[in-house]
Amino acid sequence: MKNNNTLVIIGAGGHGLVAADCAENIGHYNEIIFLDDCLEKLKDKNHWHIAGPIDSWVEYDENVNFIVAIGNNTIRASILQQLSAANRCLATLIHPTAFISKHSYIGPGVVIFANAVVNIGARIDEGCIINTAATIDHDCHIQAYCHISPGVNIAGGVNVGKLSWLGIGSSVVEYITLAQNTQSGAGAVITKPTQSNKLYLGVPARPVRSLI
Ligand SMILES: CC(=O)SCCNC(=O)CCNC(=O)[C@H](O)C(C)(C)COP(=O)(O)OP(=O)(O)OC[C@H]1O[C@@H](n2cnc3c(N)ncnc32)[C@H](O)[C@@H]1OP(=O)(O)O
Repeated sequence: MKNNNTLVIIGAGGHGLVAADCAENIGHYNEIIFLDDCLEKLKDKNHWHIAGPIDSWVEYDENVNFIVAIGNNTIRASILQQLSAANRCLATLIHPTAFISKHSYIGPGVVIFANAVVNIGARIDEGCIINTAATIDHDCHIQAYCHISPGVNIAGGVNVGKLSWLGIGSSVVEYITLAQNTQSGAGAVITKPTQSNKLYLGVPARPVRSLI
């Protein structure tokens, strides 16, 4: 029977597996189901299975909890918006080793993985990924559908525009605004406000190409 201890994870790639592992560590869910268009993906891999393609989410009612575990921000946003419009329940996964200030806000559909930190006054909007050991310092605002990759450090008071992807190990100095769909490459250090839809690389980070 599907109930509010059932977690449906859309996307069975590496990110989906980390999300499932996180959910197991949280301990609240007694059933974890994957949906993915590649039905063979988890074959011989572990104890989870894929119950159907992505669009079979319509068969699961308002009593189950959904996580969209797709790294692509635009695709994740689109599916989350469909789920919300259909009144489905978006789960929030926070690994037990993450530190989350009780004076922060974590939106629906957010995942926060092991050893991440979200400090006082921070706001993480719907559908963001705060990946392993990323730190979001005081008073930051991470707008909807961002991916903050493993090991990213964001100093205090930074505003990250929606759909942004900060690459592994990159960092952002305090009190600047990153425009919508900012992307930083691995190891970049962002020291100035960014323009929307641009990829930034290097130390200090410079815009290298447009993303649209
Ligand atoms: C749990 C998880 O796994 S979450 C996923 C985390 N993954 C990440 O954060 C990945 C971040 N991705 C990157 O940094 C990528 O290198 C990108 C997106 C910046 C560029 O990728 P591509 O467009 O495929 O570029 P490509 O690899 O062809 O490199 C193009 C040039 O940029 C350089 N370059 C690539 N990445 C970087 C970087 N982070 N910093 C500086 N230069 C870089 C390359 O050396 C190459 O230079 P060259 O032309 O002089 O040889």
